[in-house]
Amino acid sequence: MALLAGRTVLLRAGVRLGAEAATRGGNGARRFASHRVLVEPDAAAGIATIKLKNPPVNSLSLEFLTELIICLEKLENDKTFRGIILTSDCPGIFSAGLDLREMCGKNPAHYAEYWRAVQEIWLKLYLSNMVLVAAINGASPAGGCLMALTCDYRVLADNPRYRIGLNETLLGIIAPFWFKDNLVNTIGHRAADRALQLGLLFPPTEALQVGMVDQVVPEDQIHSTALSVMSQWLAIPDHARQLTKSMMRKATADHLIKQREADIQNFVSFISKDSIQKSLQVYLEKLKQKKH
Ligand SMILES: CCCCC/C=C\C/C=C\CCC/C=C/C(=O)SCCNC(=O)CCNC(=O)[C@H](O)C(C)(C)COP(=O)(O)OP(=O)(O)OC[C@H]1O[C@@H](n2cnc3c(N)ncnc32)[C@H](O)[C@@H]1OP(=O)(O)O
Repeated sequence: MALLAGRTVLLRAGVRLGAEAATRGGNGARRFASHRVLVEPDAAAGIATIKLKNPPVNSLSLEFLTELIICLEKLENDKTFRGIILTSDCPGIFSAGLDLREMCGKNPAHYAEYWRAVQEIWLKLYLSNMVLVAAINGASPAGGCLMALTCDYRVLADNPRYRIGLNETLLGIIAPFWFKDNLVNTIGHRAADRALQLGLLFPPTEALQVGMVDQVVPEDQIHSTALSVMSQWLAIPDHARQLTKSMMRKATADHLIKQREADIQNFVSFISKDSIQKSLQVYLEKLKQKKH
């Protein structure tokens, strides 16, 4: 059933899918992988585990986003799968969020193309018909947090270094309205107001308290917990769960869908400002110097 899916992917022509491969796994399910997105299917259970693999920090570059979008489309259209576990293959990092290099020193056409891909991944994840469980096994700032927020359930590994939140203001930038909407829907208006203004990154105990995640478990139990949560969600008849999900999320998604082009223009003019470029460059430089 495709109640929510079926929108067109608008992406740059000619983006390579790298070494994409489709083979049959031991249980007969198709196993497909690209350079940076590993998919481990369990056809019998109807679950695919997506492992993000864009080292060192799973930053969401245009190519990585494109591979992820294509992968999600394939899974959405494959009736074998009813649920996705979203996790990382990079030790200690779920995702560092949007790739700062895509937003620095490029031209307006590039910024527009990049932002369209960011919108698309959010819409694909947020409106998926499948059950999405995030198994957050690492740090998850900004765009990394946003991906987790699109999921139906979030399990975070219990490690104080694995902080999660929308920290955009710390970079001198602003979380767009649809990031904000997704956060408000998750933790409520007051907590989101404070978290967004201060750019808070919550360690696990606080993330659980504020409702940013649903469960915190020891790191070695993250996958088994995600599987057990998934089986609970998959016990609900698909049509009832999907219609309910649509009812809960449609207005938030429509808010962006209705003004997608204007949102792209806003992003391009905001990110092109000299002062914003300067802030991002300083932030990137600080990240690089941290090691030395
Ligand atoms: C009213 C008008 C409104 C208009 C509004 C319109 C639009 C809104 C405008 C903009 C919205 C933009 C929304 C942005 C969302 C984002 O996601 S921005 C990205 C935010 N991410 C971060 O702040 C995370 C930064 N990274 C870290 O904190 C750490 O790297 C870490 C993830 C905790 C991992 O730490 P560690 O393991 O120690 O690794 P390193 O720090 O050493 O990093 C390794 C290398 O990776 C590079 N890197 C890290 N993060 C990024 C990134 N996000 N993008 C690109 N590259 C990244 C880092 O520089 C290191 O590189 P080198 O090895 O030194 O080359």
